[in-house]
Amino acid sequence: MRLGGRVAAAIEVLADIEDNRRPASVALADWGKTHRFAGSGDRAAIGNIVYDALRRRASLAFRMDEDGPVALALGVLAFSWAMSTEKIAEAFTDDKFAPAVPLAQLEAAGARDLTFADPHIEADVPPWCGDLLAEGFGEEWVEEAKAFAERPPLDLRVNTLAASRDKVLKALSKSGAKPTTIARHGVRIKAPRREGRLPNVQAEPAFQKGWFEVQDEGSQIVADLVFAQPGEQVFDFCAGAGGKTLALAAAMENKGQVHAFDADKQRLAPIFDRLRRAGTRNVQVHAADDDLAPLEGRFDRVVVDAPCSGSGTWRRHPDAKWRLTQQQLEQRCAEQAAILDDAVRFVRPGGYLCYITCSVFAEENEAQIYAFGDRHPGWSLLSAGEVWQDLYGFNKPQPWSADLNCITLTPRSTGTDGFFFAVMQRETG
Ligand SMILES: C[S@@+](CC[C@H](N)C(=O)[O-])C[C@H]1O[C@@H](n2cnc3c(N)ncnc32)[C@H](O)[C@@H]1O
Repeated sequence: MRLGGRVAAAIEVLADIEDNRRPASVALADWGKTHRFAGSGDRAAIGNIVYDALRRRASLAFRMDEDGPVALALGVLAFSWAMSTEKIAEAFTDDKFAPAVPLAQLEAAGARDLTFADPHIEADVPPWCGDLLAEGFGEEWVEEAKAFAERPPLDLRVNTLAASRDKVLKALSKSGAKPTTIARHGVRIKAPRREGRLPNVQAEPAFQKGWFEVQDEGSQIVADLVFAQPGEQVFDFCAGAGGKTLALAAAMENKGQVHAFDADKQRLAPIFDRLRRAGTRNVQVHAADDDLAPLEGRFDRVVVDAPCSGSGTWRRHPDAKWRLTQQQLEQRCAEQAAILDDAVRFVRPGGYLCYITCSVFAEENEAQIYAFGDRHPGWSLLSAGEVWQDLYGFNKPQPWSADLNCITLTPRSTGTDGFFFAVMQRETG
């Protein structure tokens, strides 16, 4: 397919997402099933146009003075991919599948100045999220939000139980893999430009051998900040598919014990294969119907990687940014408080409770931690910033911290997805 056909396909998918309120990944997969002739390069390029359109939906609509799928897809070429109107027209010439090029609309769009738009439009976030972001980032909230509209890289965590970072870098040298800036065992493959696609690293023999996992650098860092030591007892209380569990088990060098629990069996299901491939020998998995009472008071560290709005992952799931509602956010906040209150019983006296979200909203982060402190007087909030300095020093990019205790990672500050981390200690008495 030429660019014009790919744009036409992206327009179809964007219309499907909008008209049928479907997640982008589902709409793209369905398009693929009904257009078997399209190769993997075509699918990747169509996906790029769709996701880039969703990342900048508000600012593209402002510039194009229209928010329909055609305007958004052409807006991607003009503004996200910086193609001139002439270049677009040239690329579409003699392509019978290409949409018409609205020359006047594109010219007018180029002259429209985003700095005159409402801040949430420049920031590319729903209007109601502006105040939430300003709470955490002050005057810098628009710049912080804009970084969530960029394409994310592909990050991998080297499984130190099976390989070294050098070994993985060598195995993936053709993919342009480089060491991550902050995470100690991370490898990064830069986001491709325009129609380019990321390599399918999971098809590599090195992946099959368990040498690495796909995991955003931010997720690697917050797992590292848990500071799990070999020989300890650690409880991953919201384990999901095990992203953090695997990182914790590797940090503990297979010594001691990680217990992984999730209230949802379906989400937990992939963990078994992943543990096997990674060669972990110190993980016990618990499902919802297991009796957890024998585990109470036993753990050095309990990790609550709580369900959240996912605002920190908007680069990867830009459709979720526009679907999120205030009501859903309130529901997540209530769940977070309930999970924290439930998790305390597993921490031994003197042990630690680590709270993680992949959100950048203070309501789900600092506010949860301070409210937890009010409900549980026998706990003290420690400085995660100090753990950061111990692990990474002062010369690396620094995360946000409103109170020098809790920390927030963002695409703009740390070059990662957005993550929040706080650690509290239970009194010994
Ligand atoms: C952010 S995800 C976890 C991601 C996972 N830790 C990882 O690194 O891949 C949050 C998880 O919390 C789980 N969850 C929701 N309510 C829970 C509860 N009451 N107790 C334990 N887990 C819960 C969800 O099923 C979901 O898998």
